[in-house]
Amino acid sequence: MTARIGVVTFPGSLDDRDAQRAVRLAGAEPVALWHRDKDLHQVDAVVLPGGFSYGDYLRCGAISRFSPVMDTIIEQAKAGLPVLGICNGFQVLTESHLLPGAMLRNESLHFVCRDQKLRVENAATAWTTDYTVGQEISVPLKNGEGRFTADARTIDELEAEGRVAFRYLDVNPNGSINDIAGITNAAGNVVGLMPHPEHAVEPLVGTGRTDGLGFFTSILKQLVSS
Ligand SMILES: NC(=O)CC[C@H](N)C(=O)O
Repeated sequence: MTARIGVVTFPGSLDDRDAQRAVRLAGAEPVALWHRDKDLHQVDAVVLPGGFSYGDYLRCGAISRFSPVMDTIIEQAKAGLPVLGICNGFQVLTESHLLPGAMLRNESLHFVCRDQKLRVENAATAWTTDYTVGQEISVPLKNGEGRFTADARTIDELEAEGRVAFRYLDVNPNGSINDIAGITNAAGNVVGLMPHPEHAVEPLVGTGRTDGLGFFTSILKQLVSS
């Protein structure tokens, strides 16, 4: 049976279609989930896409976190549902407390848009098994509020438990603590990162690199084998 991966659309989501396309290219079936809908339509995993949900008012992701769909996602993620938050989706995950920490405005106070090199630090999460630890990948990055921060104890815990999943290489584009680009929860089913793997899945576009496809093939393998 084909794995079904839900992609949530909030008002202001921008990258939901690209996320659906990445899911399809990996070989899974994308399922559109609407923010007002509590029902997840029996999907096997969920992607929270990038964008500007609720116009980034208050803080990015702060309003989306209270969407009906998030009530169900929070409950099911705690029970093991794989969830990937990309950029604005990562912001929603920290606002939802499915992942620790918070996002501040970029240190430069400017919106940053670039191809970003990353180092894979954890290849054991539900979304990263098709990578290897130490692998260097390049995917687009585009955000204004991407500076990951947390209290010292949380950072120590993330580092000690190997829960920093991705780190910025060459350039730290936003001033994130310890060059953190993405993290995972302790169980490894919830992963969030600021750069956009769904924009690097086809050789015909962008830099021609497909370094982001591994997120979607990783989850597919995990779903098929479970
Ligand atoms: N690309 C995005 O998802 C943008 C995220 C968010 N709105 C920001 O600017 O930080």
